[in-house]
Amino acid sequence: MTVRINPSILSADFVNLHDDIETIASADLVHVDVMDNHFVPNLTFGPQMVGRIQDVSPIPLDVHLMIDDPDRWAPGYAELGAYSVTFHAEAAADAVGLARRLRQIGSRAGIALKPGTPVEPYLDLLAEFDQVLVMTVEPGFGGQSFMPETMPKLRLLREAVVRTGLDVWLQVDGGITESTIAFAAESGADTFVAGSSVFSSPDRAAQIDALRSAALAHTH
Ligand SMILES: O=C(CO)[C@@H](O)[C@H](O)COP(=O)(O)O
Ligand SMILES: [Fe+2]
Repeated sequence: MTVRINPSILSADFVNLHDDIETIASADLVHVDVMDNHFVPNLTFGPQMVGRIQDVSPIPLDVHLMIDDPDRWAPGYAELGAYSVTFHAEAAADAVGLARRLRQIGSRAGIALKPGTPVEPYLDLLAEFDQVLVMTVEPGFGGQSFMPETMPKLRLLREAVVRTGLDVWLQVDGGITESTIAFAAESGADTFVAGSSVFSSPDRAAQIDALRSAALAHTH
């Protein structure tokens, strides 16, 4: 199975973002957390900043929208050229319609679930999405602890992906370290977002390698 490591620039130095993005060039995608201070109690940046990141990044963008009204705003991120655009199930009025628009524009479409959001309603809709993001912390901040109680959702998703043969990436985000990544990989994740564990490391390329090896050792 292919494993992807997506460092989250929420833990990067926003004043030296370009340099920090260069330090993670060996990763698969750069994870870009957009927060609006309404859907989550934190604020990051919007399309203007994401457009500049898109201009300079050596690797494709994995945009995670923690915003209200993604039906209105998410297509704009796809139009900027983001490789994937993931919106929250709890915020979308028409998740399937929005995913179809994102794909039509040319991005991969992702749906994200907060820790308390059940996965069952989405299991029969997997064909509509390119990735499902299982949040392993409450969205809003980096540096929180991984919530193992979210793992049953991944197991159900992996079973559904195997059963249907669909190429849907299963992503985890929050508290991913060299130890928690093993549990997430065993539970069925193949795409791992890591913020503080990458950016707090003095050697980010080595940390990306270490995460990748730990995940590979625990994938089925
Ligand atoms: O979406 C989010 C937080 O809401 C994440 O992408 C964080 O940036 C992950 O940070 P760590 O938990 O890995 O420090
Ligand atoms: Fe994120």
